[in-house]
Amino acid sequence: MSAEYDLIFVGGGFAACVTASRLATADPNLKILIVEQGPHSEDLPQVAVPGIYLSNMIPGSTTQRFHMSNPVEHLGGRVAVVPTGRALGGGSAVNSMIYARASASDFDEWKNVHKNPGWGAEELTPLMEKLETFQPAPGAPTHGSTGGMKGSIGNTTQFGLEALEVAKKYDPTRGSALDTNDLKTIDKWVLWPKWVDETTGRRSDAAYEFLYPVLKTNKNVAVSVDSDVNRVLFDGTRATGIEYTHNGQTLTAKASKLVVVSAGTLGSSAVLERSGVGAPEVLKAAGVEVIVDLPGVGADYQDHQLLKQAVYLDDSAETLDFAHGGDMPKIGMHMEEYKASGGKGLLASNGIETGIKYKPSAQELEGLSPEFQKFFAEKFATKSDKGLVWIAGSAGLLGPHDDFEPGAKLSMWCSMLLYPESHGHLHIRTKNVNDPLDFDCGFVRSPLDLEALRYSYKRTREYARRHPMYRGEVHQLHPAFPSSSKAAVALPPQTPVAIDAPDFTYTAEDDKLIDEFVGQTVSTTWHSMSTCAMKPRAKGGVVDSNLNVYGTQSLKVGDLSISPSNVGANSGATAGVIGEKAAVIIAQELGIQLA
Ligand SMILES: Cc1cc2nc3c(=O)[nH]c(=O)nc-3n(C[C@H](O)[C@H](O)[C@H](O)COP(=O)(O)OP(=O)(O)OC[C@H]3O[C@@H](n4cnc5c(N)ncnc54)[C@H](O)[C@@H]3O)c2cc1C
Repeated sequence: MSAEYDLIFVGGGFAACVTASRLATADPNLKILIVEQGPHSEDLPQVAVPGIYLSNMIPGSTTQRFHMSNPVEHLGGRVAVVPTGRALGGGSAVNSMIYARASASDFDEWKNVHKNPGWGAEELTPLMEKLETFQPAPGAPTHGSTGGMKGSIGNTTQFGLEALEVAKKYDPTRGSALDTNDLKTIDKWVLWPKWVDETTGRRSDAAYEFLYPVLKTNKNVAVSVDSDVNRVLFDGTRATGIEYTHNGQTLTAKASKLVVVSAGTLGSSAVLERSGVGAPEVLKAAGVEVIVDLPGVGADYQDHQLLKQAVYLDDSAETLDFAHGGDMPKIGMHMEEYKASGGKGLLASNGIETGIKYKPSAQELEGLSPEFQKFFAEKFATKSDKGLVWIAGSAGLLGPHDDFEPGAKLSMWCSMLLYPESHGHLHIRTKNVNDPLDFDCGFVRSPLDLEALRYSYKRTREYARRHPMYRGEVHQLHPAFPSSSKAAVALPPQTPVAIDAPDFTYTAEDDKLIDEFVGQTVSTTWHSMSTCAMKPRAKGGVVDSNLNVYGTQSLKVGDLSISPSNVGANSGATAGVIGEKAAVIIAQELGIQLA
């Protein structure tokens, strides 16, 4: 016999934890089931302790799922690996904790261009405030003072502080700001905030802050972890429940009011397709009966695309390399300090310290191609809150350390495209939940994206080598410039370059080598979105502005997959506000008053 609930959430990620907790708090009698593929997360050290977050990503990790793209021809046949959160809290429990908000114009596009009343910046700002407590300035304009998600700027290393000083000196026109999460400020360097509670040093994630407090007091909210949702069940086109697998058993659960698919961008469209909602040719090829012909499902896939470069730092630098490289004795030592100090020290940080949403000036654009300049003029020039790339410097290299001497001190500098032109798609190949997907990641398919990353590589390099702790470039994380090039990689030992030293100059051959480097290394920033886009059905939409899946009843999607267009920021905060908005919509439909 099926268990019966009012609401079922397919996936217990960032957005779902917020939505379910808001609804359960408003009406404790609601019977809610959350079915999550991964494990509980509350007591996992790799979730709670910020500095060891990369251990969620090591091979064999049970808290992330690793999605493989199709081989990408224009990346030399490379397969891109895109990890997603796989634990209660989803990405919020395992991500890099960078707290970044989209720009007002991003949401205004959702409202005006994609025809979604109620989804503009003006309407969403109160919900963004509700979501968070901005610990540096609680209640400052656009910021919250009582929300679950704690944003802080704490435990910054000397590397981070000095990176900010270098940026201000080298780039005085841009200068710095205290806060670029106010929905409008870009092109200013900041100490980048983190989703870390500065009072405890613990990661602030949506399961810990929103769902677990509810689970401890409300027996009407149930969670089934380690459970794969195979499909949504229908009576005609009305969703009535789900079929899922737990401990090898196939189970069903009924939802009398609503099924909310909240399995994240790489999960939700696949759940819909396995349930018979999608493009008929995709469903038929996978052996799934068509219930609703909805070709927009999985038709668009967007991410931000990331280019990393790295430098060596002085031995005295404090970095998270010991944690990223898995140096267990040092992790143990720092863990003692973290615990004894009540959550302070290096392990209370993600090490991602100083950054900027960067927008090239008119002068900087001069060296770029006419095609790029035209694209820039159309997409960016008139939008004062849209940057081209996010640049950030980290105290520590995020990635394997096998190539480095034990104890090496490193810094990773990254460039993340904020609004890439390159998109892909995501479809099922079979009915089975764990089978690989037909996943076209799209990375740098557009020459405009390649040019933007090439440009950003050059800019970023200039900041990195002026840092007082700089001691040379990591050759594996730079293009293979010949030693005769003026832009040749500066192998260690080096000393920092003077602030007013001339910038590198690059030949056409050097540019080609940068493009090759981009092709060999460009990667996900884990910001997948748009596979169930909220836009008109005729334009490839999957859900309407009340998150209803077109052609169905009692079925919504409530996660980042609904983003109809990209947002200029790391995506977690946007997933959180989607969770808040979903709660408002569902509460209204159920006649519940939200707190
Ligand atoms: C490694 C990593 C680093 C990141 N770093 C940052 C960062 O620093 N800052 C930032 O803002 N954003 C970051 N992000 C992105 C951010 O975490 C995501 O955008 C956000 O979590 C998306 O929220 P969501 O609710 O849409 O989906 P998710 O949080 O991904 O939740 C979806 C949940 O559904 C579950 N699920 C999927 N399929 C099924 C199924 N069939 N049955 C049952 N359950 C299922 C998954 O296990 C998952 O828990 C990062 C993400 C990752 C993976």
